[in-house]
Formats: sequence, structure tokens, C-alpha cells
Amino acid sequence: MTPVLRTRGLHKRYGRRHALTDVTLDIPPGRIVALVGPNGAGKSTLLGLTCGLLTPTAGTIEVLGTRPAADAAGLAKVGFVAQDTPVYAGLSVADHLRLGARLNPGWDEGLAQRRIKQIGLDPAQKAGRLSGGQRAQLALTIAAAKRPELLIFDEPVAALDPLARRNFLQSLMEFVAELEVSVILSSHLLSDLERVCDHLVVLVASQVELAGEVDDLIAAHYRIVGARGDFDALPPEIEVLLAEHTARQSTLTVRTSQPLPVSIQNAEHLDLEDMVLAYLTRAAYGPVDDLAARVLEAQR
Ligand SMILES: Nc1ncnc2c1ncn2[C@@H]1O[C@H](COP(=O)(O)OP(=O)(O)OP(=O)(O)O)[C@@H](O)[C@H]1O
Repeated sequence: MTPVLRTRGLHKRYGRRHALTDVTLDIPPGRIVALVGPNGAGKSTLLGLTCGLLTPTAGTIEVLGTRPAADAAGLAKVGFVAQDTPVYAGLSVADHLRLGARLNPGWDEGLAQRRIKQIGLDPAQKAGRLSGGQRAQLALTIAAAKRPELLIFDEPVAALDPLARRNFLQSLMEFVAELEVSVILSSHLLSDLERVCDHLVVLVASQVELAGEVDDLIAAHYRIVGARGDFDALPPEIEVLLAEHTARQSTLTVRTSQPLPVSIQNAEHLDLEDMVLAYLTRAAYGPVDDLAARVLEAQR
């Protein structure tokens, strides 16, 4: 099956600033992909390249098997909702739908009307007067009514309250089930992503730190706890991401594709949020988080 997104050695530079470095990714179709990483990691840049709004400095990128936005057919296959879900403030909800119909050959008017009714938007309301949640729902409706094969969202829920966020993500999942569309969404809200995503890409400092199917990744990550010194001679196939030590106890966050040695009895899998946080923490502070040392330092 043609990957939704395929990059090889993808590089993007703005002047002297490297926004993406040697990014190689294969994202299979039919997934809801979470794109996460700290501020400035390169997420928006990767999404901009995927939509064809930006061009690579080096390397290659293919979206649905072709160069991004190569032609009108390619553009029609991708729906993009940028950060802050921009709408035309002076146009009404109905105007937005009319514009969508005019600009998109595959426009699904039935779907658009049904959704607007379902979420209770007044067609005559000016988009500039909609709440953040309503605007996000309008942008999602327009992007979905294009009937794209790939929907891309750059931080779609950042400004929404918890209920609006839940409603938005629920709508997104309904669209995915109804339209069989692939989705890539960037967000800092890890617990939200955990509910909806089945594929994960973690970007840190312009590079891919972790990528794969969420279930496979969770199966390969553990938090193990033991007496201090228990883990001094771990087998080499166990990669230690983080280590926290107190005077008596060690807690390690590890990654391995092999079963854990039977000698490690106190082990549990991480959830998506803790797994991502482990990579972000390692990137920010290094692999060892020595609690005892920090306590001593604080006491000095
Ligand atoms: N138009 C631009 N000109 C110069 N530098 C840019 C431009 N756009 C982004 N950058 C830089 O590229 C890097 C990646 O930015 P990008 O917006 O892709 O990160 P991000 O992961 O989306 O961040 P955030 O989570 O804060 O939205 C940052 O260092 C940023 O300052």
C-alpha cells in the first residue's frame, strides 16, 4: 500500500536555522498520526512540507505517492487546517460552505450540511463571531467535505476548552470512520492524542526521535523498579532512556524489543504520555535524572 507520507533524508533550513534534519519516515495509510515534540522541534515545518506550502532544502518527500501539491488532483487529496483554524471573519458559515463547494471539485455538500446541523452552527452566523470550538468545527467540516485522502491539523485543539476539545476529537474520529481518511495532527496535549492516535512521530530538535505504531512502541517501553544497583549490568539490548535514583531505589525507563529478563520483576508498560515525556525529558536533561544528587544540590 502506498504510504501516506514517505520522506528520505528530508532537510529544511530557514537561512542558517535547521528546522528539520535528515528526517526519514514511512507512515502507512489509514492511521491517525500524532506528531509531537517541544516548541520549535519542526512540527509545523514538517506539516508545511507535507502540504506543499514549503519546499525541502534537501532530501525527498512523497505524499500519497507523489510530490506534495504537485497538481490540482494532488491538492484535492489533502485537507489542511493550520494553527488557530483560520476562517474568513466577514463571511458567514453558509458563505464558507459555498466557497468550499466552488473551490473543491470533490466537495460533499451533503456531508457539509449534515455536520453543520449536527454541531448546531447557524448558517447565517459570521465566522468572526464563532467561538474557538465552533471555528475549529467549521474548519474540520470544510476540510472533511473536500473528501480528502489525508487530513492534516496543526495544533487543532490548543485553544479549546476541555469539552470543546473532546467534541472536536470525537468529530474527528467519526470522520475517520466515515471517510476512511488518514490524519496527521500535531499537538502538545498528549492525553488527548492517546485517545485518538494509533501512530506516533516524536520530533526533537529537528530530528525524529521516535516513530512507529503506538501499540508496538508501548509494547517496547517499560518502567522498571528495583533496589539501587540491581540494574548495573543490564543486557545491551535494553536501552535506558531515563534513570532516577534515590539512596535505595532505582527507577528506569527503558526500551527493548526483547522480553525483559526474568530477574526484573517490578516492570510495567508506559502509556503514550509517559513514553513521549521520557524522550522529551531525555532530550532536555540527558538520560540520568539523579534524584539523590538533585536533593543534595538543593540542600547545599
Ligand atoms: N519562517 C521561518 N523563518 C525562520 N525560521 C523559522 C521559520 N519558521 C520556523 N522557523 C524555525 O524553525 C524551527 C522549527 O519551527 P516549527 O514552527 O516548525 O516548530 P514547531 O515544532 O511547529 O514549534 P511549535 O510547537 O512552537 O509550534 C524553529 O527554530 C523556528 O524558529
